[in-house]
Amino acid sequence: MTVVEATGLTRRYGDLTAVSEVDLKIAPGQVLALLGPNGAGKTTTIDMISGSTVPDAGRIRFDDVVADPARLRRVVGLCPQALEFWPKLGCAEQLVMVGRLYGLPRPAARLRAAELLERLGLTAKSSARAETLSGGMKRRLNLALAMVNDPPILVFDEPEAGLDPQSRAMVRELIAELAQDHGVLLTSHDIAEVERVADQVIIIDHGTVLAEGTPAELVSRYDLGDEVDLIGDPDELRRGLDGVALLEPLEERSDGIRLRLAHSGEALGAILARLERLGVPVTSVRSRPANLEDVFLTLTGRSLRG
Ligand SMILES: Nc1ncnc2c1ncn2[C@@H]1O[C@H](COP(=O)(O)OP(=O)(O)OP(=O)(O)O)[C@@H](O)[C@H]1O
Repeated sequence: MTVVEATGLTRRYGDLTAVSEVDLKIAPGQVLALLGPNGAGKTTTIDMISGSTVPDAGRIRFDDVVADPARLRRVVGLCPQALEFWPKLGCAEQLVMVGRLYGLPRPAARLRAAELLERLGLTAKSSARAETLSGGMKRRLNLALAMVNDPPILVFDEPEAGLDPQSRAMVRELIAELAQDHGVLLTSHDIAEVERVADQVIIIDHGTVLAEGTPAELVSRYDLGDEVDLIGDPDELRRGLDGVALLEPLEERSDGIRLRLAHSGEALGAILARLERLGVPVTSVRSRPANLEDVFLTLTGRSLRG
């Protein structure tokens, strides 16, 4: 099994511990997502896993054998957040060059370059210099460069950042396809997307793992109840709910109030009955079960969206 397993990963920058005692495992057929606010330590973790940063403590094994950064750079393909390519070189030209660096004979490197360009919708740009590509195409070239030697593990640092919808769809499809027989580690600011694609999620902040599990496990573990919008006059609703025990303080909105309720069905019924008794009109009710974003917000106190 081509598995990467890290234990106790730690990295310090001067007095700052950017990553502290992180354990993780990336196995073929799985997407592991690293979620965290800005500065949480995601990129530092990814850089250690892919052999571009050396940990101060901890161990990374590949196939049960301790792997040094040089070994990791061969078996883990990193697609970094920042665009990294040769702006003056043609797309195919640089993919062939990287293939040659990995030891592929020229015909095989050419074939691989053509295959990757096709897969990423860049065939028409094969001979175009990288600097002449659109932003979305540059990102896709970045992805292709990470995949030249077909490493068993692929790491994508915010692969969708700054992409237009068409490129985003292409990247999503590519990652889903790759995840069938590769191990994939990714970071993203789109929690809804992570909830959709990730098999495992690690929530990290201040360099420390706060929680880990499948998206469904995390959502059920924290038992955050349902988010309920009562539409009506916010002042009257607030008065009507005065003294009722809720999971969170009420959030006043222009068209009503938002609250969080455990065991929504029963609790909501009781609240609506109370409001009716008090003569507080409720125009409509919208209810949404807790999701991964709610868990993230609860654990980190921060939203990932701007
Ligand atoms: N080369 C470096 N020198 C000093 N401090 C660094 C260096 N790289 C990262 N840091 C610090 O380490 C911490 C973790 O940074 P990191 O880039 O890993 O976070 P991140 O979760 O990837 O953030 P973002 O979502 O903003 O990319 C931050 O406080 C950052 O300022």
